[in-house]
Amino acid sequence: MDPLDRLEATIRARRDAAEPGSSYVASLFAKGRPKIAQKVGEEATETVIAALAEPDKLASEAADLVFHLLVLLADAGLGLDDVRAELARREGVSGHDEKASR
Ligand SMILES: N=c1c2ncn([C@@H]3O[C@H](COP(=O)(O)OP(=O)(O)OP(=O)(O)O)[C@@H](O)[C@H]3O)c2ncn1[C@@H]1O[C@H](COP(=O)(O)O)[C@@H](O)[C@H]1O
Repeated sequence: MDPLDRLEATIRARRDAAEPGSSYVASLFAKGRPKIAQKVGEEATETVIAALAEPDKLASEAADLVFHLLVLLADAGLGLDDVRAELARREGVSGHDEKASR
């Protein structure tokens, strides 16, 4: 299994069973979607800062962002398959063409 798929499975298992005291993921779910969304925003900002000022930290910050995004998706009952389906739907459609058709 791909590491991202394994991580998603772990996140869903924590959501459905784990205790906040023993699991960071469970503690995020316990705090609720606004807190999870806030973490995604913070990690996105840290990713941007790394890209511009500390590129050696970019992969690590991007991993934090993807991890928290997976938690947010799971909280909303969504997952990587939903993102894959959306990206597949867009495949081959230029961003310029899509914007012009709006
Ligand atoms: N990939 C990750 C991962 N990436 C980052 N983090 C945690 O994300 C947190 C982010 O740190 P911050 O300082 O931004 O946040 P904070 O200060 O703790 O939180 P706030 O004060 O902002 O609320 C840290 O505690 C990191 O350890 C992660 N925690 C867990 N995972 C994966 O999730 C699995 C399940 O984790 P648990 O639920 O903790 O068992 C782990 O085995 C890992 O595979």
